[in-house]
Amino acid sequence: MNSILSLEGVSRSFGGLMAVGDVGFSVQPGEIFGLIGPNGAGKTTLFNLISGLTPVSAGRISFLGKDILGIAPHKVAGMGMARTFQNIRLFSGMSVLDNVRAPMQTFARTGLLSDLLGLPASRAQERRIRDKALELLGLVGLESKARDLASSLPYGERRRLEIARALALRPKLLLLDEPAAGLNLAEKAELSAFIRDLRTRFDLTVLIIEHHVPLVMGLCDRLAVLNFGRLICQGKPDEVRNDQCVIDAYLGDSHAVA
Ligand SMILES: Nc1ncnc2c1ncn2[C@@H]1O[C@H](COP(=O)(O)OP(=O)(O)OP(=O)(O)O)[C@@H](O)[C@H]1O
Repeated sequence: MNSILSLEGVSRSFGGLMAVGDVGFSVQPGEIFGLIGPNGAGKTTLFNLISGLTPVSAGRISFLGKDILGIAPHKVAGMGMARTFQNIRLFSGMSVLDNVRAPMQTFARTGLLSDLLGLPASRAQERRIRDKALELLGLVGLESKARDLASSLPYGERRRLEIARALALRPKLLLLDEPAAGLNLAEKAELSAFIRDLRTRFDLTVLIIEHHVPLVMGLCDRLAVLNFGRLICQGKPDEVRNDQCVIDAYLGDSHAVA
């Protein structure tokens, strides 16, 4: 099977610090693939390299069989890669609905002139976008809050809104950077079921960074483990759980990866 995302020898240094060094792995279509590792291991840097926000120092990254190095992040997004951020990035001064609508409008193909004049084709498109945005909000349980300001949402709901906004781009690959951060245990379990449901519903592939090890072990088909920027192990959850390098990386605490 052709992989949807493939990394070969990917490295990135910041001055003298090697944040990511010679990392390679492939993600297959439909997989939920986890990226774990201790603090500062290079996980978010790797997401930034994959989504084009940070240029690589060396290596190759291909998405859907195309080399994406040097392609601007919005173009990579347009190819079908969407992401969320560790520090939630919403348009906080905009409504919940507009947060989901904005990326859809960006990708909608209407002539600027007909938009400005409010011509019928454009109005019909606006309606379709609004309906689709409301549908996505319904999916994440936020339809009743469509008119609220994004900044007024509690933390867990802001995380869900970020996911709805990412889905608005109709991605093939969804990158989730610590989506369970700040959630309680019940919310984490809910999120896990939600991500599985999203995969099926949208025919998605998911790459997820997560610190909560029980969540990733239960959720992911395969995992890659980073430590000091290096890939120290990859495989199915059971293989990773029993890998001595992984146990050592988590300070020798076998319970941390149990
Ligand atoms: N823009 C930057 N400039 C300099 N150093 C950076 C930059 N971005 C990341 N780093 C460094 O690269 C290393 C990897 O950081 P990164 O945020 O990718 O790790 P992480 O695994 O995502 O950590 P965490 O789990 O704490 O979020 C860290 O030592 C960090 O300080």
